[in-house]
Amino acid sequence: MQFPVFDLAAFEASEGEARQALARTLDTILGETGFLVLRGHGVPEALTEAVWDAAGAFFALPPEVKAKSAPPRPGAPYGWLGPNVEALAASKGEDTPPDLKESFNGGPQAVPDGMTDPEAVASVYQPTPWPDLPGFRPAWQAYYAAMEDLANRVMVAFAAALNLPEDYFVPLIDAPISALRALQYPATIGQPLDKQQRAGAHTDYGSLTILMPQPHSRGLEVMTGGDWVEVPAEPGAFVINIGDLMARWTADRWVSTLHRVVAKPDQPARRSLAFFHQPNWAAEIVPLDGSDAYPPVLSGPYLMEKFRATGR
Ligand SMILES: O=C(O)CCC(=O)C(=O)O
Ligand SMILES: [Fe+2]
Repeated sequence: MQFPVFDLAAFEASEGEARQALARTLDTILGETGFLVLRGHGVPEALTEAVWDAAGAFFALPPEVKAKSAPPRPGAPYGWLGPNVEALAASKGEDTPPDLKESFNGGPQAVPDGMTDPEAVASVYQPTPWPDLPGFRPAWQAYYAAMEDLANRVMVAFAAALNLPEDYFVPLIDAPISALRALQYPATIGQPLDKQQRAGAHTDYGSLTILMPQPHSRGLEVMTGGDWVEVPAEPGAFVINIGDLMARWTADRWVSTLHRVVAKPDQPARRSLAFFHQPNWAAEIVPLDGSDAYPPVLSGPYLMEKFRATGR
């Protein structure tokens, strides 16, 4: 299969019929594959390179140093998660050995004025435990801000693809509770355990994921048309996919596609940056087609329920 590609700059520059045609293409891709390679995103390469290098420097630190930025209590959402702690397949009820990875996770950069919901304050609005590594925090925050911006632009294209007013999502995503995750998959030495992957098969939870896989790296696969299909890691492009919340929001017009990062014997290390976009804590998610396919849920509590289900 030819992996789907969407050029955001071309969409943004288009008008009239041409714009409608590109919106229809996007609708078809998200209905069939739920994943695409995003070109024309305009994110400066220097921002990506800076956070990429910062993440590399962090993961190269000794574990006892990284542990200083571990989540301050079990279940706290941000900070360093070391090897052997997460098995994403558990979110699909599969019992597997832990994923062969470690990660650093960061949340929203500020708490919105008037945000007092105790569940939100105790979870998504917890501070990020920054590592004591020069340059890490500014590089991370600049990239995080660029991802928020890009997500807003992608959501405009999503609105067009759903035949909604193009600014439809704006009030629902103006205080998003997104998370950025740097992932480090160490080189595999010898054979992984039975059913062990770098990231076990799962679907993402939120509205939209913006992934920067290591250029030319292998192993990210999506389940589409009954087969595992490899996602190309094209230098300078992002991979985007929708998550369970967006599938629900569209009453399953779009698919939240199962994906994994496979572990094979004797692979080189691999790194990626995954930005999980999530609407405002209190955004009400009601089927956009006016149907009653799903009862309304709130974005934040919905995400917390997903975390609880996997014991995070
Ligand atoms: O590292 C990757 O390429 C994908 C990781 C992923 O799917 C996830 O963490 O949700
Ligand atoms: Fe994922």
